[in-house]
Amino acid sequence: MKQVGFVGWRGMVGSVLMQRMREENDFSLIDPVFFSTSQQGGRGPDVGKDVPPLKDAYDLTELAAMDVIVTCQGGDYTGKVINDLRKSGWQGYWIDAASALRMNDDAVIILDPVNMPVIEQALHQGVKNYIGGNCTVSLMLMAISGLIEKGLVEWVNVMTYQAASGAGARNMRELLQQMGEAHRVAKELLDDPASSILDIDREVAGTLRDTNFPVANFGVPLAGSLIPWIDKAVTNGQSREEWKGLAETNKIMGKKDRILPVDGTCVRIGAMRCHSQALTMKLKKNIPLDEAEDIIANSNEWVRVIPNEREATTKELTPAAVTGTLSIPVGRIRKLAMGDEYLSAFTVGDQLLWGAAEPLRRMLRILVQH
Ligand SMILES: NC(=O)C1=CN([C@@H]2O[C@H](COP(=O)(O)OP(=O)(O)OC[C@H]3O[C@@H](n4cnc5c(N)ncnc54)[C@H](OP(=O)(O)O)[C@@H]3O)[C@@H](O)[C@H]2O)C=CC1
Ligand SMILES: N[C@@H](CC(=O)OP(=O)(O)O)C(=O)O
Repeated sequence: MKQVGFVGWRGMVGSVLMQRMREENDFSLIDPVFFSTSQQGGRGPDVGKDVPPLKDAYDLTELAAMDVIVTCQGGDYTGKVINDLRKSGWQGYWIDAASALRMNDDAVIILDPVNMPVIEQALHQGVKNYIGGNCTVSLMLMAISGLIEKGLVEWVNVMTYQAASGAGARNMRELLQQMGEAHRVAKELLDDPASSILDIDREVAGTLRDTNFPVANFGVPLAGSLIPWIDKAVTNGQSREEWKGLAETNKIMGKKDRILPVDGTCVRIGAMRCHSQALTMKLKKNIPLDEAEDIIANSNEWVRVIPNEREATTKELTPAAVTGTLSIPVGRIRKLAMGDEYLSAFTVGDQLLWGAAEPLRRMLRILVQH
């Protein structure tokens, strides 16, 4: 059995990975060894079999004993160990949730329901670094890669509605604190059916702008508001999250010559862990709507086309409906007023599952069965 080292397993992404691996009985296929940057000697997670005490995640000798290392610890950790580990002669497989190595030539971005041929070719060529994609990009491709693969898409404009979880566990907590605070200041008025809604609104707006409102992580209110900027600025007015749309999509799809333009505006909203995206696709030719729906529906086994009707859309195409599941609903599919070649769609996906942990889990399976 392959010795598999896990780093970052007790963080938010890592915990989702552990949960999914237990559900799929993956631990029965490997010899797991758990590492920590802070709790060496402590107990590892319950995975249904005995595991050694936690090892030091910075101990290169211990790391080098692994056939595969799976890390959800973050890019800083990757940066600190990967070069020295490789320099020491370690030839094992590195599976990583962080973005640090994603665009390197010696790394593949993994999303096997979409790019299994790219992964297979990389394995054949001896590539050792397999990196999970940006959550927004992975979720978009789970939804519409069928249309891209068939060469039908000229460009994609994507407007995102990204959950607090993408910013980390502390941000999820802060969102709830903000919601609680907004409710607290309005509670007395809310409890009085005769109170004026404008008075309620004034109280809420007042607390959102109050210097004591809890914004230590987001920097500004998210509850009752939104934040139309995610991550650092890059050149030409894009945020880094927006830049990843084109860069990672094309790398995942293995497109080297004819680049598919993907661009839009990434926005943080007050959802917990599901990212939603409104997509405008310029098609290369006018295909009937039902043909587009069929292609989307047949892209992979997790996609579900939601009829473009109010009842189905409001029940099934929301973060509340999708959270904690692997389902990728795609709905609001219709031609836009700009012309028959302009296709619109809306999709929702759990950014901790398909957006983070699940591609890693499946890559480990691929390696174990390789
Ligand atoms: N959040 C997201 O949506 C996504 C994140 N990623 C990547 O994954 C990385 C990790 O993200 P995320 O899981 O959100 O990070 P977390 O902050 O939840 O966990 C990271 C590490 O913090 C340490 N830690 C310290 N205190 C605690 C605690 N109380 N509970 C749990 N862990 C604790 C753990 O390391 P130790 O045991 O060594 O102390 C843990 O592995 C990111 O940096 C990013 O690169 C990728 C895709 C999406
Ligand atoms: N940036 C994403 C989350 C994330 O971790 O992305 P990446 O894996 O590309 O760093 C978000 O905020 O929703």
